[in-house]
Amino acid sequence: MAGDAPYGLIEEAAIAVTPDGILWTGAEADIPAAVAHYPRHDLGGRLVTPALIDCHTHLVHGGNRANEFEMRLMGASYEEVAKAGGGIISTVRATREASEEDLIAAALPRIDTLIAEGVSTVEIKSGYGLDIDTELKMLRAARRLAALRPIEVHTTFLGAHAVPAEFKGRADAYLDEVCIPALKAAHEEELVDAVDGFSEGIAFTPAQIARVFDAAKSLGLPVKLHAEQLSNLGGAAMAASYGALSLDHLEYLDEPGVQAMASAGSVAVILPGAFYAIREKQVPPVGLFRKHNVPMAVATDLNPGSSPMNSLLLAMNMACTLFRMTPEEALAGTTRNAATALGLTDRGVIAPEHRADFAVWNAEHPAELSYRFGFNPLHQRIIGGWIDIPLA
Ligand SMILES: O=C(O)CC[C@@H]1NC(=O)NC1=O
Ligand SMILES: [Fe+3]
Repeated sequence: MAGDAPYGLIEEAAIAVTPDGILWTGAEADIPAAVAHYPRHDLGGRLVTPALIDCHTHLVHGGNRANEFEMRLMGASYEEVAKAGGGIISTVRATREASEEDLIAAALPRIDTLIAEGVSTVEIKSGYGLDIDTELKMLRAARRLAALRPIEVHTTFLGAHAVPAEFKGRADAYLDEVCIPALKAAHEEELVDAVDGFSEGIAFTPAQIARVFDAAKSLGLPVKLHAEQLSNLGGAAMAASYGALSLDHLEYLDEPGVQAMASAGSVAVILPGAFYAIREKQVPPVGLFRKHNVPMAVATDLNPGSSPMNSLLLAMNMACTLFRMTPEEALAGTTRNAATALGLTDRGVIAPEHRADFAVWNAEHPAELSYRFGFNPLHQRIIGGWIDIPLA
């Protein structure tokens, strides 16, 4: 896929790769003489796309929140769940109690599930430690996953995810005494690729997040933000003023916020799993993103509370069915736009001078990747030009 047709689809295509990446792509009939002698691997006429990229996950975490799922379905309110010690704080407790090895062991099946769907790059956030040691422990675990599996991990510091119980009512003190020092320590240990926050009434104000972003800026780190998920506090516009790589969720974003994103070149990361799981009614402004040419990415938001969803293919289907994105937009959302949301320019498209990371599908048309749900049509991944040998 790399032409001018819808999806950039090229029929009867060929891709020439070297250890440095993609050298050439086009119709097999047009293979240049310079690469005609290359050894060939016949993919049987299957559909080939860029390997998928999940640009927003919290897949490293301790414990699970199935009990809350059950409590809510037995009629408990969010407040009653929170009073019973539920919510993010419940995961914080389990994550603090888990060792780094425990976190890795619990994350491996989750990352294997993404790999099995053709994912070759995944973003993983901290944010369930909310103390310096545990935030660093989460990021170390995330980094080590890349050494244990054939996948690239991009880490995001999310210390501004929630105010921990010991700082209840003292958000600014938490930012000054824990969050910002943790960011600096994590950066010192080279554990951080980007910095995120949760701008919401139940979390931090845009002004508070801006203090974390000022620290990120002083360290030369890019930013992104969970914004306008449950209300409009102006978080997206604030983050856009920092040149945010992406703004994520965005159900309650208005047109001025979309325009601010367009001016900043920020990507809108669409997270249908959380919308579905919390039974939100307000859909993100997909029409405004189109109108103002704001690129849209699609991700799982894999987390134990608001989006315990481990399938990027299902996220693509939900983005179409729930938010009316087209299958072409959904596939761009898990390839080239997901790469842009992570600040990556070397992947996400099948084009010369890009990584030779591909997903080969038992499918005849790209729309099949969003059309089905609960079915995985992946035939194999090709990573760095090499056939990916399944681990299991
Ligand atoms: O419920 C959780 O554990 C995470 C909630 C999650 N975090 C965030 O910033 N938005 C969310 O939906
Ligand atoms: Fe999230």
